[in-house]
Amino acid sequence: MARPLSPDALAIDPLVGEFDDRRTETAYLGQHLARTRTQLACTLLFCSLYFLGFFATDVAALGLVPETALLLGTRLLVAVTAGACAWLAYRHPITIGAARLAASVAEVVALACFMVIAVHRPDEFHWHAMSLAIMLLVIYLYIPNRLGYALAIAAASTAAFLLLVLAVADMRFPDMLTLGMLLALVNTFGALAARRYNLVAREEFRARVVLENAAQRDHLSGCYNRRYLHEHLLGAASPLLRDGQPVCVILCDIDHFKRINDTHGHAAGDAVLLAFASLLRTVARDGIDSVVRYGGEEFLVILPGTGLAAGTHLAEWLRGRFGNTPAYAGPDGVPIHTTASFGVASSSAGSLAGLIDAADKLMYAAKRNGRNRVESLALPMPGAQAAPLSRAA
Ligand SMILES: Nc1nc2c(ncn2[C@@H]2O[C@H](COP(=O)(O)OP(=O)(O)OP(=O)(O)O)[C@@H](O)[C@H]2O)c(=O)[nH]1
Repeated sequence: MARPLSPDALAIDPLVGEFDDRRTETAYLGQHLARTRTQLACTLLFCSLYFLGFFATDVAALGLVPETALLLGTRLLVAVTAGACAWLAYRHPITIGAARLAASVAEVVALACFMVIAVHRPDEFHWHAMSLAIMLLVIYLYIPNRLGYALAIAAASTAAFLLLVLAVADMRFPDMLTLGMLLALVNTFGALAARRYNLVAREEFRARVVLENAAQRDHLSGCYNRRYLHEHLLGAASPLLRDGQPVCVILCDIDHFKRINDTHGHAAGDAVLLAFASLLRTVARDGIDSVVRYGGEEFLVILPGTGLAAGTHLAEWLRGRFGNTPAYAGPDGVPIHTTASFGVASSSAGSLAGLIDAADKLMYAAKRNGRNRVESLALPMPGAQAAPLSRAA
């Protein structure tokens, strides 16, 4: 079960428009991977066809001479590289890193070949500058890649092109200056537009995560709510139980909680609730266990792959820790001592709903038997006898 993204990890780097948190960025990219693949494949395919199509201009400029064959070779190299990258992106399950590598390789090969062609057609650097400007816009806006990589590739190719202009082109200084300014302009607005696109897309993703969190989590404790339990967790446990793997459920309830509210006030009650929820969340394994606020002061811990002995041991540890650690309430930090009762049920068959029901009954048994207790029970496999295990505080 993948750990949902925390709203705390949703800060966006304003410079490049990517999430600061690597896990969040990977989740965002993973969610868009199918679209990225298609976009990359289509763009590379169009680019390779156009690059090849522009061979007509080589023939028109140079005629059919041996040099034209060399230019055809470079154009074919670009078409084959970009086509292969497009095919790889489209046909194979591709990772984010591989998609970026394919994009960068195609870009670098195309730009290098473009420079070779420019050198062999030295009288047309005005046109070459226009072609480069269009290629740079494609790199910034159409080929999905990290902004940092796109910027590095675009800046390096612009610098190489300007060196070629100085070395090869017979160009007046005002023309060179204009050309340089135009390429600087294209790079600036290309990078700004790519950054803006990144920001808009990630802000949309962030808004969705925040909304999902609000719908799935309890505002006070940060634990999952009942809706999440019913919509996700009940179903997620079914395959485990079907495969005969153990699932353990701990249902716990703070003892005499009403008294805390009545004696110290609701804000103090909230502080106790938060302390209890935080304790439960610290023991939950990342991406495996789930903590649900089941009722007012009642919480559910779901432990996939955990048997009764380990679950009971954990509940005992929680009981001892909570009973021995006061919660501090109010600005003066008034210590409030309290305890909790626990029902632990485990099974390798049946349903999670059945396990929760059993844990609920055990928790009420712990209340009846004096509170500050753990009661546990292994639910029988179909056709077997129940094996009760009762633990007293
Ligand atoms: N402060 C606060 N109190 C809550 C919240 N949700 C429920 N409660 C209170 O929790 C109390 C639950 O009381 P009871 O169900 O009588 O249980 P109890 O006093 O803990 O007694 P036992 O469970 O039998 O040990 C009620 O007074 C509710 O108002 C909450 O979010 N914050």
